[in-house]
Amino acid sequence: MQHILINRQEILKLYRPIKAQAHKGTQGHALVIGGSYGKIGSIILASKASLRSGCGLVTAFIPKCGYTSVQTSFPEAMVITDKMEEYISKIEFDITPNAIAIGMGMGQHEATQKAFWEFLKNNDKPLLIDADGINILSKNKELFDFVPEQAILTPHKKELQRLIGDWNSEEEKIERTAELTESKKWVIVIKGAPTQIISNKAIYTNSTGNQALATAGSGDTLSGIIVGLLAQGYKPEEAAILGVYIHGLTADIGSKSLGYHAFIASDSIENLGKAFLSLDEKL
Ligand SMILES: NC(=O)C1=CN([C@@H]2O[C@H](COP(=O)(O)OP(=O)(O)OC[C@H]3O[C@@H](n4cnc5c(N)ncnc54)[C@H](O)[C@@H]3O)[C@@H](O)[C@H]2O)[C@@H](O)CC1
Ligand SMILES: Nc1ncnc2c1ncn2[C@@H]1O[C@H](COP(=O)(O)OP(=O)(O)O)[C@@H](O)[C@H]1O
Ligand SMILES: [Mg+2]
Repeated sequence: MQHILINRQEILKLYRPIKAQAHKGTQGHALVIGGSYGKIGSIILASKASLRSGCGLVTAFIPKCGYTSVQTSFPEAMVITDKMEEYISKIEFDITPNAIAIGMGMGQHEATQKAFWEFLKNNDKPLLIDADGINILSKNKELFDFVPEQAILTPHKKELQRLIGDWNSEEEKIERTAELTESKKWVIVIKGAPTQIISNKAIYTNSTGNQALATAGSGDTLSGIIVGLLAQGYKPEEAAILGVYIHGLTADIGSKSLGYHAFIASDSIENLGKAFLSLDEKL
C-alpha cells in the first residue's frame, strides 16, 4: 500500500480556485440529509460548512421539527422536511443535487433505517455517509451492496469499530479497513488524530488539525466541507483529502486566537474563509 502525507504541496495539486465567471448554478448543489429531534444542529453545521466551502446551493432534508431552526439560523439554506416531526421516515425530494451527505444526527428509528435503505437503492449521486448512516449500515451489513463504489464513509473510531469489528493493533485496523475499501471501492476517512484516508490502495495521512477539534459537531462540519467539494465536482478521493486538510486548517488557524478550550465547531466554519485563502497565498 502506498503511504502519502497530505501536506500543502499535495493539496495544491488538486485545489481549484473558483472561476471569475462562476455563478451559483455552476458551483454545485449539495443535499444534506439527517437530523432528528434534539440533533438538528448537526445539519445546521454541515449545511453551513458546505456553502462556506464554495458550493452554490445547499438543501437540508430534515424532520419537520427542525424547519424553523434551520431557516432562522441559516437563511442561505433551502429546506425540505420529512412528513414526520422528530425523525426521518421517507427520503423524497424534487431537486437534482450534485452530491449528497447523509447520516449526521439522523438517529436510528426503525422508520429512518427503512428510509435510508430505500434511499440507497434509488440514489445515483456522489455520496458521503456519516454517523448514523454508518451505524445503520453496520447493523444491516446486507445494505453494503447498495452503497455505490466511490462512496465516502467518515467513521470516527467507535463508528469504525461498529463497521469492521474490533482490532488488536493499528496495523490490523488499517489492513481490515483497506480490505473493505478495496472490495467495495469506497473511500474511507478514519477520523482521529491524525485522520487517515484509505482509498484505491493508498493511505493518506493528514498533517493539519489539533485538539481544538475535540468538540461536538466537528465531524458534522467535516461532512459538510467534503460534500460541498463533491458538489463542485471534485472526485470523491480528492474531496475527502482536500476536505480533511481544510477542516484541520480551520483549527490550526482558529486555535491561535481561541486556544484549544474555547474553540467550537462553529469556529471551524468561521475560519473556512481564512483556510481557503491560505491556499491562494504564495508562500
Ligand atoms: N449538535 C448536534 O446536533 C450534534 C449531533 N451529533 C450527532 O449525534 C449522533 C451521535 O454521535 P456520537 O459520535 O456522539 O455517538 P457515538 O456513540 O457514535 O460515538 C461516541 C463515542 O465514541 C467515542 N469516540 C468518538 N471519536 C473517538 C475517537 N477518535 N477515539 C476514541 N473514541 C472516540 C466517544 O468517546 C464516545 O464514547 C450522531 O448522529 C452525530 O452526528 C454529534 O455530532 C454531536 C453534535
Ligand atoms: N485531538 C484531535 N486532533 C485532531 N483532530 C481531532 C481531534 N479530536 C477530534 N478531531 C477531529 O474532529 C472530528 C470529530 O468527528 P466526530 O467524532 O464525528 O464529531 P461529531 O460527531 O461530534 O461531529 C474528526 O474530524 C476528528 O478527526
Ligand atoms: Mg460524528
